[in-house]
Amino acid sequence: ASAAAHPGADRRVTLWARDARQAAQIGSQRENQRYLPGIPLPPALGVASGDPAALLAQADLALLAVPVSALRAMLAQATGALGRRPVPVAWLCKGFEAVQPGAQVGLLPHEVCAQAAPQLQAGVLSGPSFAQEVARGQPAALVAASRSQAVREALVRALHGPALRIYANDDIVGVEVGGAVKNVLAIAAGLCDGLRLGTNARAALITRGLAEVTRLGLALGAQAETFMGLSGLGDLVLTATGDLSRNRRVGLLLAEGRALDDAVRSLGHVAEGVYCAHTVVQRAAALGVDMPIARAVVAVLDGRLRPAEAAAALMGRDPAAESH
Ligand SMILES: NC(=O)c1ccc[n+]([C@@H]2O[C@H](COP(=O)([O-])OP(=O)(O)OC[C@H]3O[C@@H](n4cnc5c(N)ncnc54)[C@H](O)[C@@H]3O)[C@@H](O)[C@H]2O)c1
Ligand SMILES: O=P(O)(O)OC[C@H](O)CO
Repeated sequence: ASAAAHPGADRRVTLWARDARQAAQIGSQRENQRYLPGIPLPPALGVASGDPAALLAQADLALLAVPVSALRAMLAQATGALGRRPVPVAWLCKGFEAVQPGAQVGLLPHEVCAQAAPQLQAGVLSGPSFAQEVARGQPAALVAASRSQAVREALVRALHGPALRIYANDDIVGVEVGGAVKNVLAIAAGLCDGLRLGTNARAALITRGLAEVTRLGLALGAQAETFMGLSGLGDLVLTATGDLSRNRRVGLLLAEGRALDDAVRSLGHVAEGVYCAHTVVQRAAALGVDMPIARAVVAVLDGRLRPAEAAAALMGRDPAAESH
């Protein structure tokens, strides 16, 4: 997680890490060897560890760069430290939280925030963005989504620059559904390419996957055009085709016959699609939304179908109208 202060020439940015040893190593070597090897950190970037309360208490903007599983705890920490100060907070995670004790379904990050930290001024930064490319300063375009105009504007002001275009969007539901479901569809694309089903098949998967994510998003209250944007089509194309995607790599490894545990362990990084695929299917079913590709991914993750059987089952369905 990181906290940024004062946009403009005198902007100070501090990277906070929970692991003190790793923070010390990053600070002294000026490189995050585990996650972003070979990329020097900007000289002015501060690195901190320990209790983030003091850091947050001085921040003008906080970015929470943790997996969905850690978001609830980070939001609680941020709320405690910020108190009533109206400091914009944005998370970078994409997925659904695992079902919490006593709950029926897993939640999107903004739903977690509404439960755990309703007083925060919050939003999400999403869209097609492999961290390695962003860290190298290669061009990217992202979306800052929040119901709060102040949060959208704070994110654009702090992050928009020569290598990063930040588009504002008030449809946080659509942006988060796009970011979560593309992870599941990227696993499907990895399976498809690992099975060498061809580029026609991959194009079909992306297009029909986009139809699935749009149906779920509309049922959850999103706007259709969001799915034609950066967090919909944009992130889906990136993760379904780009080999830097951890989710896509899970699919490729499963298609090779590797066990799921083994595939996940070998990544060394979180692949959110593995953790949210069941929730995607469960929430879709509860809303009467048909998501055959996501269901096929769940069947493979659960070991109920082998990858080739899942592909055959998808192709073997009855004909359907292209839009419904
Ligand atoms: N890596 C990317 O290219 C990328 C791009 C956009 C969005 N995302 C999203 O960002 C989220 C994180 O992805 P990642 O690539 O950083 O994952 P990662 O597995 O590479 O790293 C996760 C980091 O979060 C830290 N962490 C885990 N639990 C924590 C906690 N409770 N408190 C503080 N820190 C904690 C870990 O120590 C690690 O440093 C995911 O939801 C992912 O979908 C990733
Ligand atoms: O590596 P993945 O599959 O988690 O994808 C990373 C980012 O979400 C791409 O935008």
